[in-house]
Amino acid sequence: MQQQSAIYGQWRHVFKLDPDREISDEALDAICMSGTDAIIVGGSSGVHYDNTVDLMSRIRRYEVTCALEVSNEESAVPGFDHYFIPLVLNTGDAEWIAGRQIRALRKFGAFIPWEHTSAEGYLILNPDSVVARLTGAQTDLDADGVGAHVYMADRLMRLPIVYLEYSGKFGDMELIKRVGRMLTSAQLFYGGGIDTADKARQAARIAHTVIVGNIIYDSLEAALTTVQAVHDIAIGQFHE
Ligand SMILES: CC(C)=CCC/C(C)=C/CC/C(C)=C/CC/C(C)=C/CC/C(C)=C/CC/C(C)=C/CC/C(C)=C/COP(=O)(O)OP(=O)(O)O
Ligand SMILES: O=P(O)(O)OC[C@@H](O)CO
Ligand SMILES: [Mg+2]
Repeated sequence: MQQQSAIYGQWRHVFKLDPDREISDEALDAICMSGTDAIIVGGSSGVHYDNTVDLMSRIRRYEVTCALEVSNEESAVPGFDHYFIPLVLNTGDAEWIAGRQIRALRKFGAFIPWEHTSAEGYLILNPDSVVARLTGAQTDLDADGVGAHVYMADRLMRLPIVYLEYSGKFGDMELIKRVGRMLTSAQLFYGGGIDTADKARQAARIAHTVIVGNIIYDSLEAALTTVQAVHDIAIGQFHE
């Protein structure tokens, strides 16, 4: 696996903030000053232009890098450092693979800052998550099924990012390790259920980039411990 030269290429720890959830100025200050490598703004529901602009402008008071993971047309807000466009690979519903994205490209194509925009090949693996239900994700994949999706993303489609998404649940680290070893060029993002420094360390040993979301809203203190935990693990420990 190789690191990319894109802005996100060296990101080890990322906080994901949801425009549809409230966060106090104090908590946002702690997140932005935490030493995280970046903040991704995104969520699977209730995200629209106004709450996205509002959150972006609050984050922009700080120097931290801030990207938008665009989950619908309405929330395509200019002014972010980078844009991520999710493609859900493990759904039978083409709407979430390319349907909605194509419609958005018809509308925004000419205005997209392409050098600052990247596709993410999502594999959604927690059947109980909002995003799994929303997209009709086929989460009951065995290791070979996951592997086939990873070949599709990394080898056939040559997507720059493979995102293993367990939103709300800590994932199967053995499976993720196996995915990490399969990748030839994509960067591995892992997100889901990280609510302690120990889980953050486990994920950091096998993913390039570790994404921490919900715990920010449940225990800010626990969320903040994940930053150092991830940064303590060198990326080179990957192949162990
Ligand atoms: C000048 C200007 C306007 C700049 C912007 C230009 C730009 C980059 C435009 C975007 C163009 C474009 C192609 C947009 C695509 C829009 C689109 C419809 C994408 C579809 C994305 C998609 C597949 C969404 C499904 C849901 C999903 C995968 C969301 C990703 C985020 C995620 C998984 C969040 C987790 O959800 P959460 O809410 O945290 O869930 P829990 O409840 O479990 O916590
Ligand atoms: O919210 P959690 O479970 O930390 O997951 C992070 C992120 O992968 C969600 O898209
Ligand atoms: Mg969430």
